[in-house]
Amino acid sequence: DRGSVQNSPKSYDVEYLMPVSLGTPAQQLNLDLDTGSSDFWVFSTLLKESMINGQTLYDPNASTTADKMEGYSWKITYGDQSYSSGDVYVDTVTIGDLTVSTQAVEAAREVSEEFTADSDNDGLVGLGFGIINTVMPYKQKTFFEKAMPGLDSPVFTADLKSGAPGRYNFGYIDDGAYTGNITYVPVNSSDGFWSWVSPGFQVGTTGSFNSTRIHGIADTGTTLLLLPEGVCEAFYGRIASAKYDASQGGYTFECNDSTTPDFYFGTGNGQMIRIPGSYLAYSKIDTSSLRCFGGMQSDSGVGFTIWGDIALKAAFIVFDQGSERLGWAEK
Ligand SMILES: O[C@H]1CN[C@@H](c2nc(-c3ccc(C(F)(F)F)cc3)no2)C1
Repeated sequence: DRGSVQNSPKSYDVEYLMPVSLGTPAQQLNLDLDTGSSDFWVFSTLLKESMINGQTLYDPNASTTADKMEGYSWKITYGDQSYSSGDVYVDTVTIGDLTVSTQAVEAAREVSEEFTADSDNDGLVGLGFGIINTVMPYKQKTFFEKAMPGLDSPVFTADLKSGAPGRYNFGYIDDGAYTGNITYVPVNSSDGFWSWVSPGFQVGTTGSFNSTRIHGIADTGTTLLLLPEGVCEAFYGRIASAKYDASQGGYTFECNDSTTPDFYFGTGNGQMIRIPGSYLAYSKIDTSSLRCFGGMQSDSGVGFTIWGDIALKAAFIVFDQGSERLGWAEK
């Protein structure tokens, strides 16, 4: 079995949403695929009105295939301290022609103000590893873990694009979606994340390769690229107008600064993925400004590197849960 679904970026590629069908008859919601968490949760009719702001709601009572998991609950907090919580139902879920008939669907009773404000986002599909699922008293499997046994191959792939729709595929690798070879690197899933080690980085085409092991996670749900302080300093040190601006909470530079280099990160076997300098001018710090907030920021608040969308949209990535490895390719 296999599946394929288009993902669409919101403005500034802040997050990528995909259509998902839940229940019988099908209820279609737009969900955020997040490889950095492992809960499948949705805005639902259980929410208080004050927490809803245009989102599409999953109504388990309108689904003939929904069964409430009595006595089960969930509560999750994300890196930005946003959170959600609620009850759990089993129901059928289809993503891009791939159906899981008994998916644990976490129906929200409460969401934090950040989720209420994000009116396009109807919930998250966590495709990390199930050991960090928050459902109590017994954690539940992710959509991919439920689908995996029936798939042609135990992999899903992410093809995110800059300012354009991309695609998530389940159960197969589309050899037309990338160029060159796929370089596989081992994953340590013990923390529930797609954790891997990059051998180093290079700033610009002329810079030398800096061999320094960078431990981090591949996280489709994080917008930016969060790297060790020293790497940020090496990159921004090459941009004439760049500075760390405490009032903005990060590095900023003039959006059109022609000294902005590309950024390369090593994956393995000598392969490097090139992030165009243009991706690193993330967004204007305010409409009248000529300065941009950097797409690369320090990971000092996190404790490990997060390869978020700024990096992922420069590559074709294979999340190989069958062999616990990540595959990286240029495109
Ligand atoms: O926790 C880590 C796991 N992956 C990262 C992630 N963060 C979110 C998120 C999405 C939407 C919102 C909100 F709508 F603005 F509230 C907040 C956070 N989704 O994945 C961070």
